[in-house]
Amino acid sequence: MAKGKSSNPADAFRKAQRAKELKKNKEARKSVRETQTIKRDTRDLESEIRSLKSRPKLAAADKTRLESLESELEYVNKVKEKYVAEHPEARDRVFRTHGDKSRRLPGHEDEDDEGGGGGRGGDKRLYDESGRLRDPTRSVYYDAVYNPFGVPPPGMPYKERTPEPVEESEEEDDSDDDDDIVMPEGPPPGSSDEESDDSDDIPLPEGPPPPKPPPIPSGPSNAPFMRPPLHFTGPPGQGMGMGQPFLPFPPSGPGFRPGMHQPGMPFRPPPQMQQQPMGQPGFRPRPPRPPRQPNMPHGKAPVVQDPLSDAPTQTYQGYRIAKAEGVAGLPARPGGGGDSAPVSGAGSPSLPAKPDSKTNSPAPSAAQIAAATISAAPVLRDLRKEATAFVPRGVKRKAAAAPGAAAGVRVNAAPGAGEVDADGDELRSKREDGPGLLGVLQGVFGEGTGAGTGTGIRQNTKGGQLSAGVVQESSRPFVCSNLILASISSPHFLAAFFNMTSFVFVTGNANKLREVQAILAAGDGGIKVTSQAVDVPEVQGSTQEVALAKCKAAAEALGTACVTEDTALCFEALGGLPGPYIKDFLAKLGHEVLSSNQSPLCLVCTSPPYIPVLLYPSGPPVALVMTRSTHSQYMLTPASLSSGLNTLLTGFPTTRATALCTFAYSPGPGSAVLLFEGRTEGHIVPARGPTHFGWDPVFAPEEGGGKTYAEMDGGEKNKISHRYRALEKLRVYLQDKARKEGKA
Ligand SMILES: O=P(O)(O)OP(=O)(O)OP(=O)(O)OC[C@H]1O[C@@H](n2cnc3c(O)ncnc32)[C@H](O)[C@@H]1O
Ligand SMILES: [Mg+2]
Repeated sequence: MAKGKSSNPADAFRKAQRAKELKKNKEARKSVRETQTIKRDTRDLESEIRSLKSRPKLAAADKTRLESLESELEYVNKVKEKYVAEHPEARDRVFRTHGDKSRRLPGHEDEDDEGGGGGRGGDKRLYDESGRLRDPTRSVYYDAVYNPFGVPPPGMPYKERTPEPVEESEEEDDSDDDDDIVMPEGPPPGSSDEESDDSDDIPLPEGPPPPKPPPIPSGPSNAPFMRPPLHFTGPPGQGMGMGQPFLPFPPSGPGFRPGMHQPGMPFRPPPQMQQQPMGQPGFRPRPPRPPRQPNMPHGKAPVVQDPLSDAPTQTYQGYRIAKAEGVAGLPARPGGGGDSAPVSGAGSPSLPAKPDSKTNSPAPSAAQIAAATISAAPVLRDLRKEATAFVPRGVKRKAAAAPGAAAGVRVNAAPGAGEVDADGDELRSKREDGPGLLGVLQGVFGEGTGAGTGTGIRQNTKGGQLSAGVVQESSRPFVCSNLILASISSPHFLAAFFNMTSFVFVTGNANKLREVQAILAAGDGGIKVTSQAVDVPEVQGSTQEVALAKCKAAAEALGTACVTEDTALCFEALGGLPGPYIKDFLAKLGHEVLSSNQSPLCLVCTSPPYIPVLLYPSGPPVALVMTRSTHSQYMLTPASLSSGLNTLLTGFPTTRATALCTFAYSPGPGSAVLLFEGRTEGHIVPARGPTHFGWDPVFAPEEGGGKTYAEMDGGEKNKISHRYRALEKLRVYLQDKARKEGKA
């Protein structure tokens, strides 16, 4: 194996191919260089040489410059001579400078011109020595718009500008050291040897033949409309080379229409261009709008608006409105009636429907459509009405026929949890647990015989509320008529009343009393409590204001020291409300609850409005309504719950609430009242557990492990309750006070 030769035949083949390619590229570049040299106008070169030579003395730099110019001219002439020897007919065009007069064909000697003044008179400004139009861009007077033919002004000699040395610079840097750069293949213009070498080329798919150059126009009669040749594009005799007069392509652009230019015919500018006053100052020719494509179906706008189009940009909405009005210039609606008839939105989903032709009302104008405002007013829903509206008629009739039932159907989500009176309010008295205040007081004082007639306590049946009262020794009624009066003649009571470790608890709430007693009994203070019901007006205001006013009034009413208590339930989402007014809220709203030990049957109506109904084994049906549990969630809720205390917070972001207990202690009438507060934080939840004490079923304290107050037994609640916390403060205070007074 020879040294340096690759053993791999594929490598060897690739190398050979590359060498061939390099050679071909080198030849191609050489050919291009020669072509450019042949095209080169040496007049400037010669004039510079002449001017340098005419100087009496030359500087060193000028000498060097003169030498380089002469050698350059010699090289150019050599290349030209060589070419002319092969193509004698091209002599005139190759040597077209006055300096080359000697090399011109006979008969052309007198056509030399320097400024276009002589020879052919005025025409010499436009035509060169061979009779063809000059390159107007060479004229110093040339202007693409105002003077496209480079004609000198009257009385001025024709002058050409110095050509730009573009080609020279390109040639200079085209040295042989870039042989390694693989040039894209392609025959140089007019290189004939390429055709013979095509066996090495990668076969390419056949394409259309290059366009043939159009024939030479006959005579200069068409010259004013011809664009004169700017450059030769190849060696003479090859395609569009020097041997063939160059006929320029018609100008491409928006004004040109394919088919306007006939092969063989000189290009004529479109009529608009011909009519334009070219010399008018300030005039700028504007490219005409492109004509409609013949194959584009009539009435169809292009899908994408041409970004170069001078048509104003149009929005889709604008297009639709214009279309509705049948604006001229926009494509007509296919199949539409008249051109200018407004098009209704019958076929368009986003436009208003076409008005009935019978009504003769005019179709809305585009402006009306654009200005139309679509608004949606909020709809207030009567959930109770909705919930009861669908109740099957049979059920309604049955409920109406039931003895003692209300005329209308009442929806109770807690059937069986308690009796409901004629107004639909639950009779809570039936569900009182334990002995209650009545039992406690009766245990202490014995059962009374009647209001205002003696000692003892009995239950007031009005509203099921337990009340107790105090009657003085004189048996004069102390408070209003709805209270059951109790005698204070009992020695136990009197003993307790004057014992400082006991206090009179003024309340009408048996549950409160029971809890207070239980809490105090569990403590080690041995504080005894007795209760009194005093009907005092409860003022409006903060919990403190309410508590202070109530205790003050009670003390004045009793004429002695006393303790009152107020409970508030404050919803965080409602800024603390209902707060001290919770009693009224609870009375009005309730907190009806589904009984957890009953399995309802859920029915859904098969006809609108498809409201599901829960049927309990006992009790009336309960409708489920859609309620919003948070800002974004909806849930099915028993209809009656929608008016419960716990549903007040439906739709609010938080269910946090505080149970606040305020004990107020008054040492006696006219004395300052002291407040003792206790709080328990928790959440308002759907009611769970027994419903015997206020809002216990809907309040789940945070420390309750998820249970509601109602679900806890008494001991559990009293360890964490708001009441316990407030009472502890009161107890500590009273015991301290007793100690101090005992010491004193
Ligand atoms: O005679 P008073 O002591 O005023 O008793 P009241 O029942 O009117 O009591 P409030 O004025 O303090 O009203 C508070 C409401 O809150 C209820 N309530 C009080 N403490 C409660 C607790 O611990 N758990 C549940 N509900 C309670 C009570 O039934 C009332 O409806
Ligand atoms: Mg009260």
